[in-house]
Amino acid sequence: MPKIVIVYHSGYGHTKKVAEAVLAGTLEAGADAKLLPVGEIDDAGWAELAAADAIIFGAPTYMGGPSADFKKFADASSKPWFGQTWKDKIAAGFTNSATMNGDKFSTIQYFVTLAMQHSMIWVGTGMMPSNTKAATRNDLNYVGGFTGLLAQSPADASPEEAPPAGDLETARMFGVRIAGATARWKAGAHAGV
Ligand SMILES: Cc1cc2nc3c(=O)[nH]c(=O)nc-3n(C[C@H](O)[C@H](O)[C@H](O)COP(=O)(O)O)c2cc1C
Repeated sequence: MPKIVIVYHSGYGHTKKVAEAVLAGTLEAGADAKLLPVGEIDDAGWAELAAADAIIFGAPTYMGGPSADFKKFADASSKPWFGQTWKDKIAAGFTNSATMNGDKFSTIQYFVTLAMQHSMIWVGTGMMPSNTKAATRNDLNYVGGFTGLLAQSPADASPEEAPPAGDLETARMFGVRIAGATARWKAGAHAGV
């Protein structure tokens, strides 16, 4: 059973909804998964990250990048970076922001760079976007992320209202994908390939 830690920040609860949907997908796919809010990482939290087969990064996009709280966690990960102790773990990421685009991709690109600094293995959404004339806001992957999972919450919507159900379902399916990829990667690693 792959161990997955979803390490995330959410200032006002919207990104937390995405994290919970990703978690639901990983659990449904049989992973031993948990949420780890960046503000609650103690020694036990760092130990959980060290023991994980996959780490999924999540943060709202603030001012065109990951929130400062997430960046603080990323900077603190310089300790495992020194020993390259996250090397060959699966990595993936998600963000949520108010504007449909809103420079979300800068946040995802930051996660990719963070994962590469740790010599991790990046996995994207593997999901086609809903981008036809017939597409509606609640379709799967309507926000259209390939490199990472993208969700959108209108600026005046509460976490009870947003992100919308389609984005949360996309997040759940993303969790299923990451759990499956992690299980396959782990099985291959054990086989020495
Ligand atoms: C300081 C700050 C900066 C923000 N910058 C952006 C931005 O660059 N792009 C965007 O689309 N939304 C931006 N937003 C909106 C948030 O991304 C949006 O409200 C999001 O749903 C917040 O997620 P959270 O509730 O998990 O904190 C910003 C919000 C704040 C508070």
